[in-house]
Amino acid sequence: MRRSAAPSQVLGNAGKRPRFIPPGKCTAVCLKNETKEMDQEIKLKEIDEKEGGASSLSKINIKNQNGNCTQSVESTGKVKTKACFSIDKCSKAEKKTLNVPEADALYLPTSGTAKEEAAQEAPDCLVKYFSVVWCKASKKKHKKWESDAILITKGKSVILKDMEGKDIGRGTGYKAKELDSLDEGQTLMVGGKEIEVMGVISADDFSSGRCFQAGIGTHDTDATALSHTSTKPFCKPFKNVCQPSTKENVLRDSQSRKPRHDPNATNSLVMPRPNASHQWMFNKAGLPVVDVVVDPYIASNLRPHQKEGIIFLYECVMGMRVSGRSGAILADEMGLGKTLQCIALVWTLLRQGPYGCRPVLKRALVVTPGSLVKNWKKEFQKWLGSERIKVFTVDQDHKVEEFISSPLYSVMIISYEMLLRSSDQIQAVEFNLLICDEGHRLKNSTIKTAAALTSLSCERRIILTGTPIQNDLQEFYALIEFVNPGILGSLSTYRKIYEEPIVRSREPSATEEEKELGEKRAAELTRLTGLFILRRTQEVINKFLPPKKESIIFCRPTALQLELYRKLLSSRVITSCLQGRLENSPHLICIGALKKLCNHPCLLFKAVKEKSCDPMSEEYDESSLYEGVIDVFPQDYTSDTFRETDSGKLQVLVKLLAAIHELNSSERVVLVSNYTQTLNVLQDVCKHYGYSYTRLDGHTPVSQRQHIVDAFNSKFSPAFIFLLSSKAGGVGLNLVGASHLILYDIDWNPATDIQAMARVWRDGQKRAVHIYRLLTTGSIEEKIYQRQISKQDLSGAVVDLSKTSEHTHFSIEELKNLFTLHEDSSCVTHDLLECDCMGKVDHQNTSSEKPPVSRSCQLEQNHGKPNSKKPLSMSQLMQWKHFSGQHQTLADPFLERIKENVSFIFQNVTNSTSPPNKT
Ligand SMILES: Nc1ncnc2c1ncn2[C@@H]1O[C@H](COP(=O)(O)OP(=O)(O)OP(=O)(O)O)[C@@H](O)[C@H]1O
Ligand SMILES: [Mg+2]
Repeated sequence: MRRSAAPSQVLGNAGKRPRFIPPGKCTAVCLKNETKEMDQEIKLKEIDEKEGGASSLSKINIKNQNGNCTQSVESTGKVKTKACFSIDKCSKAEKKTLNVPEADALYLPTSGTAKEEAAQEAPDCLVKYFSVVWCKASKKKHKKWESDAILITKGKSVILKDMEGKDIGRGTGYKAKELDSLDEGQTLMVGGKEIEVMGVISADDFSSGRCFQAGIGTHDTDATALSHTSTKPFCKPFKNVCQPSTKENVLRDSQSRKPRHDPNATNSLVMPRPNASHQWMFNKAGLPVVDVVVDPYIASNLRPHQKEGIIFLYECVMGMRVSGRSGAILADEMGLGKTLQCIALVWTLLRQGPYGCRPVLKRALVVTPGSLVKNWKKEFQKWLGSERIKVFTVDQDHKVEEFISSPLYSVMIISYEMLLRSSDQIQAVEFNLLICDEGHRLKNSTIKTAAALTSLSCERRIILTGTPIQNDLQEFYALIEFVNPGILGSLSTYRKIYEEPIVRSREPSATEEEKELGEKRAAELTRLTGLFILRRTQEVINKFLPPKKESIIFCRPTALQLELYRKLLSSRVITSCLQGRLENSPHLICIGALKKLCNHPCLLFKAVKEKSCDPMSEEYDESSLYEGVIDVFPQDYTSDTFRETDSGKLQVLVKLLAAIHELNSSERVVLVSNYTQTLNVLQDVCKHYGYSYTRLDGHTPVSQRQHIVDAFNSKFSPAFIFLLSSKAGGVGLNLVGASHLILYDIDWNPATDIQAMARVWRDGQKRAVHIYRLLTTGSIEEKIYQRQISKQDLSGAVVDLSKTSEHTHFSIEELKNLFTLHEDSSCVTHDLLECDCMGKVDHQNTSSEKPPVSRSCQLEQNHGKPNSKKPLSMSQLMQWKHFSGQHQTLADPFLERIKENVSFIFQNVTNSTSPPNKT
């Protein structure tokens, strides 16, 4: 039989790929011997044609290695009654005959895809797994195996799954004993398919899904071992971009035996040498292996985690971590210097390589959000100086053609938007490395940008993202697929093997078996992708940063706000929402109105006016929500001449700004909102009080953004306040010129808020940082905050399944909670913690920077160091210092000035010991 067509056979040495070797069985030879011995023991049995029944049923033959038929039975699904009968018999028989130690037995889980399988057999039948190859049954002498598959045997039944996890055949009525002794080399008929067993798969390999992975990571756990085991058909072998043909190159060749920089110098950063298999594959010319040493000019500035990151990126793009794959995801938390790590990598590979020191790259492409194009250029200059490298940024006046025609540039930086527009020209350039900054935007593989990038022939791909890869296993797949195409198999394979069991296992109704399977699959997915994903948390850099004091400030709503709030809650729309009438999502309009009201009643007033001025409006829900609302406003109310005393949060803000301005006039403030209209109000406040300000929102032309940021960060900047729209400017911006940041409103997605907060507490910050989050006490804002923090911790996991950004679907219970105003509480969030301190305990006597020690509410003392970039959990929040606004004295001079309008405060200090000026 020809074996060449099944992928497992393609590499030659049929059936001896490592993934088919069961644990404990050392080599293919020993497998064969064992099989032979077993063959002699197998008692051949003739088919009982009559008992088997009808000729219309497909036969299932178990043959030994020589092709002798050992058994023949019917395939399932065709005669159901027969199948059921067999199952009954089997379960009884197996109970009697199988005496398997508990630890070795794995039962088919009832979860997701495997549900039906389990239903077919009694639960205590032993399950075994085999890797097989199959082809359609035929009498031809020279058959060709069509594909690999996985065979699952249980009692007297078998299931055949393709490598995507789909069922492609089933059979029942086999002799349990013979299925039990099934081993390599034996053939079997399953539903019209002939299969040959290639090896036994461990229960663990099946439940983790590892056995479905073609080519990688099935038995080896370390990256180096992986690089020996597999090849990737679609990946071209690496080639050095500079060939030594010219005289100049010959001269260079004589020098090429030496590393470019001294690997033995103190603090030198030397890349790992390629192993033998890498050399065999990529050093066909037999050039000397030379140490690749990062230019000391840049290396001297690197933090320890950045050095590790550069080695990681180097190994990934050089195909040293996963053989034949050259993609990586650097998912370090915000502000850890992903840009610098990439710059160091690019600069190293543009000048060096492990074989004869020949450069690995000729051209690199950086794709980034428009607002960061100039920042990238600046960072290149910052770390390499302008004489070492010339980088080209594409904009209206500098087209891709210029880059192509100029020999000066080796790095091109382009925005995602511009990339789409210049897609054709870019296709024509050969880039050897592609870096996608803020690459989580590629999670939707159907968007044009992703398609344009995927179509680039460049195989070395790096995604940078500071936002955890969120929520969705499919989005995760898209990112993985982008950097290392095909590594997780097809989308349908991935869904069957990973997504479905993992998602199922997290549903409340999941059985223990489903949970176990889901956990194993998730662990395997993390293991596989962990080879080329690196995520470090803020902790690694904390020690280099100044202290950060974070305060959550609960601001009492004003009388006008309360009255309007009650009015909205009593509207017909909200009542009908609470009765479950949610067609056209009226609840979202209600939520929007309440959020506006929390920011300032004038924003609600504006919305009401606009609706009533528009008689053509068909938005029935919105108009009816506003019915009678206008009567609550004072008669002379206008939205243009708003008063700060109408909004609890605005009152607090105004006092806070005054305190900062007065107490430390050299300090500056970033003031963040999610809404342009709110920013307008805040801007008016700045004007009113004569505070100089600058502003960046969605309307700011991309070309001006970096300039605005630079001007603000400059120590000569006159601006006191930076008004920032978190949606527009959240990602990537460095606003270290400010040391205070105020989040005026809250977003459903904690990542948006975290992004915004990370703008000031990052490398380069010299002063102690103060972060203030303003929430209206008892209102929907508190509910949103609670939702943020009660969601599963994003942890270090690659994928966060907590669906934190999901805020369009609510249960009636959730809506009831959202649409409740708690007028009597000074902090509903604190009430929920069931802490008995009543906010009365005065913490001012305890060390001002440490959580108090002997509090009845300190459930998990000393666990209260939340990772700064992750949403807090409720229990972590308990560890924060918390007190009501009624305290006689607050240790914080800024908070002291605002306490009049504040009902409660949570406060936490990170890095309290680091001196502010430490960098
Ligand atoms: N080793 C270092 N020493 C001093 N400053 C550094 C160092 N590394 C990075 N920085 C500075 O820290 C700031 C943040 O770096 P960068 O913008 O690369 O972070 P990031 O990881 O890309 O974060 P984000 O996810 O927010 O984009 C930059 O101003 C950068 O110049
Ligand atoms: Mg960045």
